[in-house]
Amino acid sequence: DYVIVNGEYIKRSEAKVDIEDRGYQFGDGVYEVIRVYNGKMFTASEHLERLIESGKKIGMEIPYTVSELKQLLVELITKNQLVLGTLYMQVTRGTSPRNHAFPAADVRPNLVVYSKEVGRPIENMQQGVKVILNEDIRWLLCDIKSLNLLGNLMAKQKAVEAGCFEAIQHRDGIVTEGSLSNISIIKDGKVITHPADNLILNGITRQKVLGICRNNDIPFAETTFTLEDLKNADEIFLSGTTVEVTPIIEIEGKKVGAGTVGPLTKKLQILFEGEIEKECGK
Ligand SMILES: Cc1ncc(COP(=O)(O)O)c(CN[C@@H]2CONC2=O)c1O
Repeated sequence: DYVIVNGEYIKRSEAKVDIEDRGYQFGDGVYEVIRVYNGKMFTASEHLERLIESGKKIGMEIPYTVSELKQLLVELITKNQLVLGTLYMQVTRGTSPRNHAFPAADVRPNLVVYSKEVGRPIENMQQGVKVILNEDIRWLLCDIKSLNLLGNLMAKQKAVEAGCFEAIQHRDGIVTEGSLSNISIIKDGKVITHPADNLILNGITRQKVLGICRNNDIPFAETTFTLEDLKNADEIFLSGTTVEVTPIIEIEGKKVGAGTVGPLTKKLQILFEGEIEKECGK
């Protein structure tokens, strides 16, 4: 397989990162995961715009336009003959002698992109998943999709050690998001999810689901909800590039509703699949 390193296509075995790459040393960079269905990227523009936005938020100018990045990614999909999978891409602040302060302006950010064959999370979407609760101890710029993922990793690890799929994070009793997904509850037919502020990542899938609600007269609100609301929800689901729309059927050992996938979540899954087919074909 090929990978992209700074605009060049090289074999995976030849891809090297300098020991003083700031992404390697400090997690000083931003990233995106883009889904590929039927050999075509899904919501590529939204992801690439967010990548550039994340760069700006950490004071890093990414030296590519959205269309230049898109061309690079399309070429990589072709070279690797990727049909169903993901593209992982990250941009770090570049290679420079270790220093907390940012490097000189002439140090160019480093871009790496590689593809992976990844099936769809069919079983999780059909059966639903179990989750734990976990205090959200992350910093207050969670809207930036940065490489600084230790808080997310430790939350996910805690879930896995508890035999669960995800950790639902909460801050002062307010539910924020998962370790790599957003979360929504459904109560009396209404979809409720945390506002897109500095306490969550404004997920592309979250935005897609809200668009589906808007276009299908499904009531929704971008408002905070509490751990109490979570426990009393009729249905709950995760959303994310790799999780799509994944129902939660159990929280800390307690069933959600009847402990099965709810009807409105099922409807959202079908409508979401329609969006995928619209953009990527069957
Ligand atoms: C903390 C966090 N919240 C929400 C999301 C969902 O956002 P999208 O709908 O834009 O994917 C992600 C995606 N995490 C990426 C997607 O898959 N793996 C990741 O690390 C995430 O890491």
